[in-house]
Amino acid sequence: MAQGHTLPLLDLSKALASRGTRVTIITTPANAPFILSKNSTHPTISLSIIPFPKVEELPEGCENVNHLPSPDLFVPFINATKLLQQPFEDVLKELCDSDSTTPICVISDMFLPWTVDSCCLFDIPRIVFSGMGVLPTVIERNASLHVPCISSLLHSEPINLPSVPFPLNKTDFPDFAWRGDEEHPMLPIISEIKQAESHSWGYVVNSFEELEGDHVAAFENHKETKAWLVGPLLLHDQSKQDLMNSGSKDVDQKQFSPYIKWLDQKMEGLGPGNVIYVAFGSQSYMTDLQMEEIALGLEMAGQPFIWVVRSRTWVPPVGWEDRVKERGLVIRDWVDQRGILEHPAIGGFLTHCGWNSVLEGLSMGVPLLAWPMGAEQGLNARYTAMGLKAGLMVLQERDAKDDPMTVQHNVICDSVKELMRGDQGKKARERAQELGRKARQAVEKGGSSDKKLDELIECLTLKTRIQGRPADPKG
Ligand SMILES: O=c1ccn([C@@H]2O[C@H](COP(=O)(O)OP(=O)(O)O[C@H]3O[C@H](CO)[C@@H](O)[C@H](O)[C@H]3O)[C@@H](O)[C@H]2O)c(=O)[nH]1
Repeated sequence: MAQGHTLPLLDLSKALASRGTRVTIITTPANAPFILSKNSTHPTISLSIIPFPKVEELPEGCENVNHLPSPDLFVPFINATKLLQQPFEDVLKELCDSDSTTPICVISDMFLPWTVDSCCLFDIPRIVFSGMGVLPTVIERNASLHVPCISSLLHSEPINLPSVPFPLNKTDFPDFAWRGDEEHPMLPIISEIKQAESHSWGYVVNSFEELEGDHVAAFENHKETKAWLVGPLLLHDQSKQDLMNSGSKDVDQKQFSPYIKWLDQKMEGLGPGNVIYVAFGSQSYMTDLQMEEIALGLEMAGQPFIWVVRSRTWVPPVGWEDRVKERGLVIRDWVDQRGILEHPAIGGFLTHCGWNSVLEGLSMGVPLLAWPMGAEQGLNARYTAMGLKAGLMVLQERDAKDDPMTVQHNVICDSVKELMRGDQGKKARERAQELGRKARQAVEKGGSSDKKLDELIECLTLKTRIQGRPADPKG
């Protein structure tokens, strides 16, 4: 129940449905409209809506991480989702009661570890989806094996891990992993997630063999289960093509959305690759001071930009909007990020490096300016910039407590200029374009991810027919 997890799972649903598999998406009332809006063309995908529990800590109607007024409510939110277990099992029972709808598997987000018990109850294999890449997952594991006391390291001390071809800092890891706070409220949740994973049948990963195939063995070893690399999931989406063919209004709306029109104009006036897209996913929180520095940095860089602003409190400095109006577009709404990234006017992406944003940027051949803000984004950022060499990093200093300090406008300006106009940016762009070509090949007919998805369905269905239920892929 977070857009960064829902979107790739919807892509996966569509990819499964286009192969003739029936998909039931189980969700809650406030999440249903978004899912329906993204899923109008697949008759074999249905929605089953179960009520979200009422809990004191959460505001009324808050059923998605993106609705949380503060990151402090993340743990109460995750705990509230545990109360979905009974209605979830009622849906499974209903599906199992009819021979024609008995599920061949449950694909569950990792943040719903209790689904492993429900799957056990109905003897259905559970497949986990975490939304993360292969190498960032392996790095997290390796760090706990090879660096037992990560919290005692200095922020500046490099961490070199076996089979990771670039050095890391402790602050690249999620903060519950390096703060050394044994009371951190995320720790029990992480422990439940890990336990549930080790009892699951398999893992679907939004990545592809050509990008991360070398790390799959380590991933499987760590997760004690088989991994199926079936991404980039966004590229499987045939519905856009279907819409084009059907002449649907959705396509017209996309073509005429104001920001696409704006990009068309920039393309006409300046040619391709001149606009930087600035967006930090669906969950990042930023201070108003930091917003101001970004505004000034973008102005100073002199590069055309589209900036998606999630803050409800930030107002631009007086006169700023007037000064940038010819070359900057600020959007305070949900955008079609993929539509923006695939527009030829876009030449760079200033991103927090959520794994979806990384994959979306690379799939479209757009180099990244990496500015991680939490979770595993520090690992994704270093991996993209130093491992894949398809991006650059924004230099962020830390204070005495290792908390991130406000990044100043001159740093933002210099980073944007280097990505868009410098030699390093040029190399990163070439590399992103090469990875984009490989990504598209992976999902084409006969590509590595296309074959993996077929294999996954075949494995689940054939074994179900022969043995009554899927065989253990570990066996
Ligand atoms: O206006 C918007 C804002 C976002 N998006 C989409 O929303 C998704 C955001 O996902 P991501 O870039 O991964 O960022 P988060 O929402 O922050 O994702 C969470 O989930 C990811 C996958 O597990 C993790 O890698 C991140 O660290 C975690 O914060 C992407 O598909 C974007 O295209 C839009 O389409 N329009």
